[in-house]
Amino acid sequence: KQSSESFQTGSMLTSRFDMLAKYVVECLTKYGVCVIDNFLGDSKGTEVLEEVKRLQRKGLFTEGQLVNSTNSTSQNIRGDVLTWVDGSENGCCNTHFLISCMDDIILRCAGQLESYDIQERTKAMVACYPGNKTGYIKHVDNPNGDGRCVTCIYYLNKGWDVTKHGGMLRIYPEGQDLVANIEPTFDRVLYFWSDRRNPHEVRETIKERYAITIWYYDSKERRNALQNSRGKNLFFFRNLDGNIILNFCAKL
Ligand SMILES: COc1ccc2cc(-c3cnc(C(=O)NCC(=O)O)c(O)c3)ccc2c1
Ligand SMILES: [Mn+2]
Repeated sequence: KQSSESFQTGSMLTSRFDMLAKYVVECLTKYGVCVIDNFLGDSKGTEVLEEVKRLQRKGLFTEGQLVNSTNSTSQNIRGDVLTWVDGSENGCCNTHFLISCMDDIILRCAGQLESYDIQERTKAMVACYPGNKTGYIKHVDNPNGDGRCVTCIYYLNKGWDVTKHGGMLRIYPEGQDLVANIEPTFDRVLYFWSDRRNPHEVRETIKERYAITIWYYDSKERRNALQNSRGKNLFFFRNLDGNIILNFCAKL
């Protein structure tokens, strides 16, 4: 975990995002997972949280529900409600600022995250697990090469106590007998490889649990996925300098 002060290296002040990007490259390469705390600082982080709560009050969150239709019991696979923003919507300027910080760090990792060439991303998914004891069963974000290579989640939950509220994110890195328990605490950013290397679950939660997720695309894998997609549903995403491009959505 890296806190937020910038480093004095030699005579030159290393920009904070350069330092954070270096840390992301190091952790993702070594562990496939990376956690950064105090990402925006309390006041900015609180402004993002207030924006998210306003979106929710405006009723913009839709059911993220994936119900297990294979058997009769409507066992909930995923209990979150969500909305997609690109930050240009009015009243989302702090979310836009968060997204641009996440993009800035990924851009500074260019060419150092395995052989990925990251040019584009999804819009930001603003999700809330409503605290009705639902979570998200163990899953892989991108099991079938839909192009997504890095999952980036920003947590907004002040005073979160997993022993009382649940909602732990548990990652089971493939081929290792360790489990990464990530508490969804306020102003924390989590990066992890989106593919089968990182099966993960959201443990059931009994308190409202907010997170903003962006998935970054590897251009080659995404191009292949687009070529393989015949008439599948698309949804919008932006490339890193903000142009809206139609994009292939993984069949879920
Ligand atoms: C086609 O439309 C959609 C729309 C939204 C979708 C959202 C997810 C998703 C995936 N992972 C997580 C997760 O792992 N969260 C970890 C955490 O919150 O700590 C999560 O909350 C949500 C998957 C597929 C979707 C498809
Ligand atoms: Mn996931």
